[in-house]
Amino acid sequence: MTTETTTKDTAPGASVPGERVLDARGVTMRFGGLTAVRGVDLTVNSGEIVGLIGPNGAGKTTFFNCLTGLYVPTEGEVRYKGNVLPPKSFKVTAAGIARTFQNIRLFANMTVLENVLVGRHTRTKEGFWSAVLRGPGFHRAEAASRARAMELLEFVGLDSKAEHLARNLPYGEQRKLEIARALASEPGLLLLDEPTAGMNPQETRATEELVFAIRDMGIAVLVIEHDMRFIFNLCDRVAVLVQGEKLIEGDSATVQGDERVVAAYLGEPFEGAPGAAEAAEVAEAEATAAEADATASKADATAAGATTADAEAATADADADTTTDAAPGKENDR
Ligand SMILES: Nc1ncnc2c1ncn2[C@@H]1O[C@H](COP(=O)(O)OP(=O)(O)OP(=O)(O)O)[C@@H](O)[C@H]1O
Repeated sequence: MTTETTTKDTAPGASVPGERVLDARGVTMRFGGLTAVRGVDLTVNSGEIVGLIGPNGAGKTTFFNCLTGLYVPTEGEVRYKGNVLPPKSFKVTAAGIARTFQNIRLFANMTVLENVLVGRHTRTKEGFWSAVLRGPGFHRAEAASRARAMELLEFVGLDSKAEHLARNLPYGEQRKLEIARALASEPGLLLLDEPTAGMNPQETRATEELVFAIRDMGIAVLVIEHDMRFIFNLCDRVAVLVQGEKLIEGDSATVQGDERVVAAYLGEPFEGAPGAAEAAEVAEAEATAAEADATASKADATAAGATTADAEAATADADADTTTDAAPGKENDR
């Protein structure tokens, strides 16, 4: 295991200020006929907190999965600190990208401390025999690792619960533990997938402070979140995904003030919206079909009208005939 110790001021994975940490270009992910992410470019620099927002199903988590090696993008390239990322999640973690998940993924029956120690395995340098023989090197490394894990638990405010089982933590603390575990891999970039989901306003506010503190340690952050207040308070830049495409990217004020973003969230069509060309084609085809239907119905109605008129004329003729025929009868009656 690594024996490096750190202060809480600078994380071991910290990057040079302003360094381009993440560079995703033209990332496309298709599932059969469905294009979940289409040609997305996104960069994150050291010292930045970048937000990724978009309506449900916009492709945000799929994009995260492409960044972390869970999915191999159908097209495009993802670089971390200039190097193309290997398409395996443990290698991506080892390279320096850590993440949390939308649905909490902790080891429920392990203690809080053990969960963080698991997060340190990518930084473990001790081999199999060292672990089996448990020599002095192993014990030193293990002690250093536990010390670092406790430091991270203190950082997120869970040090007093180190020996609790993860499953006994309240929901908000489980989310914090996930963050501590992600930090245990000493990342340079942390990806947070809906870190405040299910939290009350106080917990959300505390998470905001925590993310600022992580950024201040030199770790860049990319965060997906539906809580707009959280995002716009927190982020230096925000990118908006709509139907798998990046609609706009900018600072909070720019994104908040863009009426296309509001329209996308409300599900209203707007000019140039991702998928709008296809939607317009469908609408046009539907309109043409509806028009053709209407014309056909009119023709039917006209034909039906003619038939009725014919029938009426025939009835009138028949009546006339009956009258004519009856006349003799009347005569006969007389
Ligand atoms: N493994 C998969 N196989 C097939 N389709 C998928 C898969 N993963 C995601 N999708 C589809 O891709 C689209 C984008 O989904 P994704 O979960 O990335 O959206 P999201 O923006 O994260 O949504 P939410 O905000 O609801 O979490 C959706 O239509 C989804 O059904």
